[in-house]
Amino acid sequence: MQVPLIRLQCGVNSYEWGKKGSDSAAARFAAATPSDDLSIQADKPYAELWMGTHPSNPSKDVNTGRTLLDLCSENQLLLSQSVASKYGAKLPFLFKVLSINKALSIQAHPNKKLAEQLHARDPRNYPDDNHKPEMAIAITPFEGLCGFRPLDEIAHFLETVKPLRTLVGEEEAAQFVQAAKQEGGDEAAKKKALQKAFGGLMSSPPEDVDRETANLVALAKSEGESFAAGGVSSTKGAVLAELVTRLHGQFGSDIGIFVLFFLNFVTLQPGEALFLVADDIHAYVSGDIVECMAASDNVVRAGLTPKFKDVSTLVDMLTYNYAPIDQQKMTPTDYPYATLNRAGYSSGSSVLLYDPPIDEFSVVRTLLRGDGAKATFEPLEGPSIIICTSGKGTIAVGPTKHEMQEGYVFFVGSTAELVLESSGGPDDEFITYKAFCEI
Ligand SMILES: NNC(=O)[C@@H](O)[C@H](O)[C@H](O)COP(=O)(O)O
Ligand SMILES: [Zn+2]
Repeated sequence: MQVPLIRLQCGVNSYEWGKKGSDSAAARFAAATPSDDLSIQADKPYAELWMGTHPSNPSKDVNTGRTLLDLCSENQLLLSQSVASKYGAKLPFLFKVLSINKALSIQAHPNKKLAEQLHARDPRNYPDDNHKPEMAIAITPFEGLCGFRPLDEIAHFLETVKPLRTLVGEEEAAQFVQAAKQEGGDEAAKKKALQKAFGGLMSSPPEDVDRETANLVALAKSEGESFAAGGVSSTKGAVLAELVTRLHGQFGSDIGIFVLFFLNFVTLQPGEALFLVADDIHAYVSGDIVECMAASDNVVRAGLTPKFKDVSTLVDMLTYNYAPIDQQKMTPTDYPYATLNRAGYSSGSSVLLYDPPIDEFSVVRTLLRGDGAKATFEPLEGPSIIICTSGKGTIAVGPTKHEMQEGYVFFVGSTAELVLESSGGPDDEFITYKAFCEI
């Protein structure tokens, strides 16, 4: 049976935080595939390119216009029997490109049990019953807030940033600082103290948030690098002062600005990645990323957004894990099931695997440098979606071969032996990201 290689037309969502017009990689990538319902408008934000079968924005076969969801429903072998029997006739993952101009919401994604409850209770705001663990890989330099800081850092900010302490409450702040500074101590009690302090912040009355935001911004502007007593080793005062003024410029008075002091501020260079389990709090701030997640669109939001906020659900659902950011970053490894040809080896090409601790997906990033560099992949017992984010080359499955350029997206059915080859100049880089599920 001919294993299909299907070129996809993918939809792009225009959330407010997206980069505008062709500045947005999501818009450029969507526009790379001709379609009569997309013309990029210069002043419109384009946030997310969706690649997959999620019904909120299903990708289509460019030749027939049929959705990938329909094609997989009709022929489950595209997914492989094992994937289809575990996840049903759809892709277990949703693959995206995000192009971030303004901060995303302070958010977390529910675990499976909570997702079922939220979807049953409020299907409009929680469109499916699935969990949404997610991984982000930086295409350009990326900034994000991700997971709670080590407790001593939060204690430092509660002691040195008066507007923050005022919103949390003097008594609650003092209790937290005492719990945080206890050597060793009961982990559960520390998480409870963190939840109490964070919950106190998030339940601040709007008039207090307005007043203390003005005080915070004034301090950030006047104190500069000595802001927050110079900050902490992971986030210096000057960086915090700039972030406070930037987020205030983007959202005005917003409780989300104060969440900066509770969450790790992380920067990723291209190719670096982070992984978030369900119920981990985060907010992406800037940059272009490839993102892969379990197939869900459930987002619980609590700040930095004009969208529906569900603060009490967020405060109740969080894991209150806290750790230095390096524990959230992912380190890719050489992908063992692909072979580079001589041209690929000699030009320093690479095939890297990003393999998070969940079953729904992994991602392979292939960088082929110079003309004729080639990577041959062993057949997978499962489906893949592959996008080219820069350069040009070809993609082949058996006798079927297509050219690939920036923004081209293909679905690769199960048991395909895939070959990628660069067709650029000696210094050109043909970069693709492939999300896949194999059981
Ligand atoms: N962390 N990234 C994600 O979860 C994306 O896949 C979501 O689609 C975005 O968070 C949605 O962001 P807003 O709700 O518009 O603020
Ligand atoms: Zn998220």
